[in-house]
Amino acid sequence: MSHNLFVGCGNMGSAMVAGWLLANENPGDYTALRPSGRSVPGIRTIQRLGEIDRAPDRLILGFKPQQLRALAPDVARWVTRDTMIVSMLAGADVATLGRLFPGARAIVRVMPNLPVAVRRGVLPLYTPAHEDKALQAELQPWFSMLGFAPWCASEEEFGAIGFVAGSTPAYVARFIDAFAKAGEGRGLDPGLALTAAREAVLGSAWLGATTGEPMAELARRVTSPNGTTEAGLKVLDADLPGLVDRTLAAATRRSAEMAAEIRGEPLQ
Ligand SMILES: NC(=O)C1=CN([C@@H]2O[C@H](COP(=O)(O)OP(=O)(O)OC[C@H]3O[C@@H](n4cnc5c(N)ncnc54)[C@H](O)[C@@H]3O)[C@@H](O)[C@H]2O)C=CC1
Ligand SMILES: O=C(O)[C@@H]1CCC=N1
Repeated sequence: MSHNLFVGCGNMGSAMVAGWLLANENPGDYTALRPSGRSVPGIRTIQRLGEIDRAPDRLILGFKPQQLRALAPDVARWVTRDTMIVSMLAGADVATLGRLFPGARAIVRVMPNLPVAVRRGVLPLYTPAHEDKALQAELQPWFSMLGFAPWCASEEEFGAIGFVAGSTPAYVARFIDAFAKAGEGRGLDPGLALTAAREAVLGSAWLGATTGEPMAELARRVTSPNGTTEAGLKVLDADLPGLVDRTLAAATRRSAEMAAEIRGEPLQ
């Protein structure tokens, strides 16, 4: 069995651990390094790398991207030709990771989103070792336990899917809250408004995923000619596409800035 060591296991690392444990993975195959010592539910938690009891087969980088250059030398001492580096760090490209961990068996990037905790995540994958089908075959079932885990043909494609899905739980949470607040503004009990908005978003996404129909068709089936939805969509459609585009553009710009920071380049 592979030993999977998280170096840094906060919001995202513990969401992944929760998903794997939900999929009946063996807790003994997982270790989390957390300097705070706060335990990650269900698995062994250590405070220093020196406490590991066996070499990691997969070393999962789960700290903040800004810490990469400071932490890499210490982490690299545990990397052998058999160790795979799995990085979830936003903005840390494979060229930088390859320079910091030159002896690793492989470098794999993953950009998970929070619903991995309930095995409904989106987690694009990228490795420069495209031709290494054995590597991909080894990792695919492991990552697929957490949700939709497509291999990307290029790091650009990986970045783009990451921007669509990685932060989306935060965007959707805002969207649901906005509907709930609008309901409250119309006199609804806050709890009732939130549950109604959340279930409506969940049910709509579920329906779309079940039927596989285009989203435009799903919307058409809701929209009676000259009805209430049509009146609402006229307002939403005027702003939403531009708003989403500007949202992703801001995240993309920040990712490029973080990548430059990680490489040690001066900010533009
Ligand atoms: N939160 C999210 O939805 C997503 C996060 N990510 C990436 O995941 C990474 C972690 O993000 P979060 O979990 O949100 O942050 P977080 O702040 O919740 O977790 C970071 C973890 O790093 C640990 N840490 C701090 N100093 C350390 C050290 N010296 N050695 C080892 N571990 C140390 C902290 O104790 C903490 O557990 C980031 O690189 C981020 O880009 C990627 C996709 C989505
Ligand atoms: O905000 C961040 O930097 C991370 C990367 C994608 C989602 N959260």
